[in-house]
Amino acid sequence: ELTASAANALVPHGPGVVTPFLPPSICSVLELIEPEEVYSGYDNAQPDTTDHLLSSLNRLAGKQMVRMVKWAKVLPGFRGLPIEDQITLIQYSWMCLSSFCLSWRSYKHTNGQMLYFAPDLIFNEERMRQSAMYDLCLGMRQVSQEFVRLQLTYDEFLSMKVLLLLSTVPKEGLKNQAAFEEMRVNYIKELRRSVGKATNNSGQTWQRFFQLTKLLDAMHDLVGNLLDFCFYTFRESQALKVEFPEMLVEIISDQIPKVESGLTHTIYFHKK
Ligand SMILES: Cc1noc(COc2cccc(F)c2F)c1-c1ccc(CNS(=O)(=O)C2(C)CC2)cc1
Repeated sequence: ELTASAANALVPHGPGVVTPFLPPSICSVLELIEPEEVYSGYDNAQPDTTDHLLSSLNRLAGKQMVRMVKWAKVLPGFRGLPIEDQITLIQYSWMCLSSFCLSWRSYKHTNGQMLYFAPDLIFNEERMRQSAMYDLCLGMRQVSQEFVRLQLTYDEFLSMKVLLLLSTVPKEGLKNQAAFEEMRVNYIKELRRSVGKATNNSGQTWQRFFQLTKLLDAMHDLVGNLLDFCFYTFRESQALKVEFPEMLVEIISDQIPKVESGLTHTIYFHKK
């Protein structure tokens, strides 16, 4: 029994047959808006010195940030937030998002063996050591290997990534906290749907949902250490001869005082 409104959503499709017009699913929109992979432009002719590797990572991060902002602006629900909240959420979560995408690329392209920063910038053990970030790289590789163990699906990855964008907020709250919370709940439901698809809605669904939310919580601990390293490198960039592109300088110099004065709050799924 179709209601009047549903009836007019029916699009006549050939003689006598009507096919209901359904809006695109959230996960199909997430797949559509996912940015293309970016090249770092790494100069392999130059020696793998620490400053050359880190400056190349920064140039790559700057390119990724341009695409990340474009992605957020077309992300369902995000544009409905006040512009100040949009800027805050991207500023607080950019390292987390960047790292999560790195884990996905490393999982997809190297089965979690190496860190696939870009098609032309892949870190093996040697480069991890050379980068002065060996432990951080190992931590990122562990996340990537967890994706392998779980055989994370693309739809699970995409909804988890949105949840990371919505996981670090100002302690005093956002301008429109209610709109933020509604968006976050919708993407938790989206993750639940993706997990249901991955487990054929078997009894494993809740166990897998538990595992994936544990993985999201673990990202924050690793990213905290990455940010410490980032802030240190940023402050010493002259002495260390590590270049930062304008896009990163803007974000990092705005983010440092807020993080270091404890104004940010990370939302965890599970108690410590
Ligand atoms: C690009 C890119 N693809 O993933 C990531 C994040 O993940 C990691 C980045 C480095 C080591 C790791 F082990 C990571 F997991 C980036 C990225 C690169 C540079 C910066 C800012 N520069 S920085 O100061 O933090 C630094 C790292 C150059 C020293 C921020 C993100």
